[in-house]
Amino acid sequence: MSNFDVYAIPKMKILTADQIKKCDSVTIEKGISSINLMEKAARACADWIEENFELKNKFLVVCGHGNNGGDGFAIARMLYEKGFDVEVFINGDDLKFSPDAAINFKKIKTISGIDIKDFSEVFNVNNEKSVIVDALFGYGLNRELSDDFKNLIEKLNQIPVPKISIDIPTGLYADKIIEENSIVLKADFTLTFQFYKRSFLHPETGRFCGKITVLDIELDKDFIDEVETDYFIIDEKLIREIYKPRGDFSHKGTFGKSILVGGSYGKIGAILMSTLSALKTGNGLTFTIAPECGNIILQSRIPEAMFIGSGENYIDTIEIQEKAVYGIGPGLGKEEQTQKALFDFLESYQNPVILDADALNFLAENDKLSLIPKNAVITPHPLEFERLFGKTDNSFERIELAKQKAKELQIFIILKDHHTAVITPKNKVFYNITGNSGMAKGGSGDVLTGILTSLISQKYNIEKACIFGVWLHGKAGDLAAEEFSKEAMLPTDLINKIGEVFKRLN
Ligand SMILES: NC(=O)C1=CN([C@@H]2O[C@H](COP(=O)(O)OP(=O)(O)OC[C@H]3O[C@@H](n4cnc5c(N)ncnc54)[C@H](O)[C@@H]3O)[C@@H](O)[C@H]2O)[C@@H](O)CC1
Ligand SMILES: [K+]
Repeated sequence: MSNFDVYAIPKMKILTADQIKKCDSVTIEKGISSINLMEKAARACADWIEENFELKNKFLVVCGHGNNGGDGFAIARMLYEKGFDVEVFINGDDLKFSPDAAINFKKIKTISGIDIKDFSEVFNVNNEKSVIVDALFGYGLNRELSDDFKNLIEKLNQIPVPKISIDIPTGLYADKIIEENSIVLKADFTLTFQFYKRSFLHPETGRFCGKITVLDIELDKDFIDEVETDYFIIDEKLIREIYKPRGDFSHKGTFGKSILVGGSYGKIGAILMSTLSALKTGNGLTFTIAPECGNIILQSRIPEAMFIGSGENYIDTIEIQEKAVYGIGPGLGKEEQTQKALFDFLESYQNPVILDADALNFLAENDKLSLIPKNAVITPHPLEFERLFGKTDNSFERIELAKQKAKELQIFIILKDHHTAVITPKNKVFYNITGNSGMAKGGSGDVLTGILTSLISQKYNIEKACIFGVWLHGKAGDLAAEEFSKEAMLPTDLINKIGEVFKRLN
C-alpha cells in the first residue's frame, strides 16, 4: 500500500549525494571494480523489470553521458539478453561518455538487435506496450538542466506509457529542493540504489517518483555504519528493534496510565478516538478528561476508559495526577477558560506530555512556546507548525527550522505530512514511510495522539515512542485502506486495524 518497497537494506540512513559518491568510491577501493559495480546495479534493475513486466513490453532506454547513462546501456543489454525488445536513445551530437558508460556503450554497439537512435526519435513511440527507462541523470545532477534536456523530458512526460527512472527521476537532486516549476521526469517507478534519497520524501519532489524500490547493491557496510547523518527512514527492521512484546507476568500497572484531555460540545468524537486508540495500543489504565456533555457518549462507547468531568461544554480545569502521561488537544475547542486551564496545567506539570491540535494553537496565538515542557511531544501539521514557528519557503526548510526549534526547546516535533517526520532534540530526523492519502481526514491526528500517549505511558522512551507511533499509525492506515479503500476508510477503521499490526509484529 505504501509507495515503498525495501529489500534487505543494512541501515536506514539517508545520505547526501556527496556521501553516496564517497560510499561508491570506498566500495570500489575495497575490491569491486567500478564497472562491476555498475554491472551489479544494472543487474538488479533488469531483474526487477523482468519480474514486473511482460516479454511483450518494449523498452525505450533513454541514456545520458554519465554513470546513470552507463547503467542504462547495461540495463538495455541485459533486457535484450532476457528476450525483451529494446531501443536505446542518446544525444547523437555528444558521445563523450564517462569511462564506464563508454565501456557499456561499446558493448551494446556490437549487439545488432539493439537499435541506437538519437533523442529526437523517441517521440515516434507508437507501441502501447512501450516502457520508457530514464537513465539520463542520477545523483550526479548538480545544476539546472539545459533547455535541450528540459524539452526532451517535457515530451517524454507526455508519452502515455509507463516510465521507470533509474536511481533518481531525472531533474531531481538527491538531497535538496528544486526550483518551482522545474522540469522533472515523472516516473511511475523509481529503482534506486541502496539508499532513500531525501528528495523522495518531500512533497514538492517526491511526487515525481511513483512507486519506489530500493535495490541492495552491497555498498560498503562499514562505511554505511560509520557515516554520520541526521536523516533516517523508519523501516520495519527498526520497528522490530523498538517493539517490546507484552510479558506474561505483567499486570495493568505495568502498561502505564494515560490521560487524554480534550473534547468540547460538538467535538467529543475527537477525544473519543484518542482514548480508543490509547486503549487499542495496549494501555493498562486509560482516563479521559472531557466536559460533562461527553460523559454518556464516552462511557457508553468506551466502557474500558475512566471519565473525569471538567466543565459543562468545554474543559475548565486540567487536574494533575501522578505517574500518568498526558495527551492534550483533540477537540479541545477555543474557549478562553480552556486556554487558561491548559496554561495553568503546563506551568506546574513536569512529566511527559503530548500536545496536539487546539493545544498547539493556544500556545501559538499567545506566544507561549516557553510553556512547552522539556521532552514534550508536539504533533503539528504544516499550518500549525507555521503558526508556532513561522513561515518557511518549502518543506526542506520546514524540517531545518523544526530541527532548530526541537533543539532550542528540547522537545520532539512530529511534523505531519505525506511522509511524517519525527524531529528529535538531538537533531535527528526520522521520516515515516507507512501511511497513505486515505488518512488525510479529520480524526487521523486524534488517533496519533492516543497512540503516542499510550506508548510513552508504557515506558517506551520518548524518541522510540514517536518513531514507533507514527509507523504504527501509518501501517494501520495502510491496512484500513487495503480493506476499505483510501476513499472510504475512516479514522475509526484505522483504530480497528491497530491490533492487526501488533499481530504481525508478534
Ligand atoms: N559511481 C558508482 O560506482 C555507481 C554509480 N551508479 C550510477 O551512477 C549515477 C551517478 O553517476 P555520475 O556521477 O556519473 O552522474 P550522472 O550520470 O547523474 O550525471 C552525469 C554527469 O553530468 C554532469 N552534470 C550534472 N548536472 C548537469 C546538467 N544539468 N547538465 C549537464 N550535465 C550535468 C555531471 O558532471 C555529472 O557527473 C548514479 O545515480 C547511478 O545511477 C551506479 O552504477 C552504481 C555505482
Ligand atoms: K535517472
